[in-house]
Amino acid sequence: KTRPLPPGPPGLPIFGNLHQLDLSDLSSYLYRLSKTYGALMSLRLGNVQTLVVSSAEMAKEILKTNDLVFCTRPILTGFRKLSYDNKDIALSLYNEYWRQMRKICTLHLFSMKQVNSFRSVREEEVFDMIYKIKTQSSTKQVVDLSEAVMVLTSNIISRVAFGKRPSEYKNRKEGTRFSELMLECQEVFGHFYYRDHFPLMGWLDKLNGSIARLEKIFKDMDEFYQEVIDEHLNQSQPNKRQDDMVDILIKLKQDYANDLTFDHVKGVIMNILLGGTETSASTVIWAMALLINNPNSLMKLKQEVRNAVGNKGKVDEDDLYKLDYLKAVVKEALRLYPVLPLLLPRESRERCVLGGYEIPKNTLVYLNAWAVGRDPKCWERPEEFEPERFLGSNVEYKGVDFEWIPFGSGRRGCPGLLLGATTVELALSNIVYSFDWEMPKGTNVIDTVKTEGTVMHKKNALQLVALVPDNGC
Ligand code: HEM
Repeated sequence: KTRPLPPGPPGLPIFGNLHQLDLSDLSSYLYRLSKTYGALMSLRLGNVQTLVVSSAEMAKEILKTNDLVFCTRPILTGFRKLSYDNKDIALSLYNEYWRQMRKICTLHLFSMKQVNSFRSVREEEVFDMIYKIKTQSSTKQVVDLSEAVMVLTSNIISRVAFGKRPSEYKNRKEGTRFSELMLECQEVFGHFYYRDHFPLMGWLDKLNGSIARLEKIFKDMDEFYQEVIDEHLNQSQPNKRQDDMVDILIKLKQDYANDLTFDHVKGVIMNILLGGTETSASTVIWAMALLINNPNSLMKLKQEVRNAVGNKGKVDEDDLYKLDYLKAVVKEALRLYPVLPLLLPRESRERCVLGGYEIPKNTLVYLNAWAVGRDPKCWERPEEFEPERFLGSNVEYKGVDFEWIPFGSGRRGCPGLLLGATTVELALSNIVYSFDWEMPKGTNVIDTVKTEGTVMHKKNALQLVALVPDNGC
């Protein structure tokens, strides 16, 4: 005898609730809907039974108590194609390959030792960004911080992954192609394919050009990865100081010759590029936007960083452990603006019962981090930006606190969080240390309009005036 499904809005025959979804602002829309239907909410997206989870208590049920039930990913058209038939880590199904690959990559790519080995890359790139902003600030120009930070994280990830900046490719076109490809990939990931929800209507994806576009982007990405791999195999990078991630992946492929193909290597490169670039950039930008709108918090952070660093001229990674308020600001920004607001989708591997409701096998599961970060049972004044709430609290990046899940948790939690969090803290602390920031003339408040894709960006670029402080920091 089965139990009822979790409650949810009534839908139409065939379409279910698909026609009701506001895809332009999905996480907020689902959050509002959860206030009517509860923390476990059922939707039917065409043929696909879907569960939306919106509270810390229920997130814990999924990510801890029943992690083994919910630790696989759904097979979706865009995901599958761009991950070489799920031969990556992030979109791979839960199986022996994923377990081995995740273990190997955690050890060789994402461990603390590995992240520390790229410290000089992060510091050089952050200092370079600050230097460029200083040149602009001497002319009192408005700085496009969104662009500066996006270039920063692309440079860091590109150097960590391939050993050089996107703009250093022999063919000048490669530099621009890199960021264009990232954007196109993001769009294709979030795209709606009919075949994922109505198996008999896949022909519509061909008719409306979605499949041709997906194939084209896949081909472009594949050529790009192949060039990078060939270059590494031919060792044609002069003055290389250390192994980058592609070198490490190629060595791993040689060690595991029978199990790993170049498609696996390309799948993991895709994860590093997409997982590492926009997430960190977007976190820095949301944090800065919130700080500018909350001048007291900005002042506190500025004082903390400048007192700790003095007249050294820059914040380096040895300084970060002293900066508690900085960490609190980053956590508070990620609580209010988790850059992957619905994490990455999961699927139930077997039937289970949650909160007295039936969750059938193969249910598509969205964990709404946007809603969990606003769960009134866990957060007082949830809509307010108050970094102080994290001072002295036990909430850690590792994701064992289910009221704060911007990096996910459990078996599928983000393995790149150390690299991501260090990049964000280093960038933000230097931005605040090196300049006094003001809104451009005529602006009273920074808007917080967001884009909705897999990664949630600030829609309008963050434009600010940077002033070099009197004390000459
Ligand atoms: C501020 C920075 C970052 C944020 C907020 C973030 C967030 C996330 C989230 C929410 C997930 C899904 C977790 C889940 O399903 O439970 C994830 C997965 C993942 N992230 Fe990150 N991430 C960041 C940085 C990075 C970096 C720098 C890398 C690598 C260079 C990375 C690589 C990955 C990978 C490979 C996965 C898939 C894990 C799996 O399915 O086993 N992330 N990340």
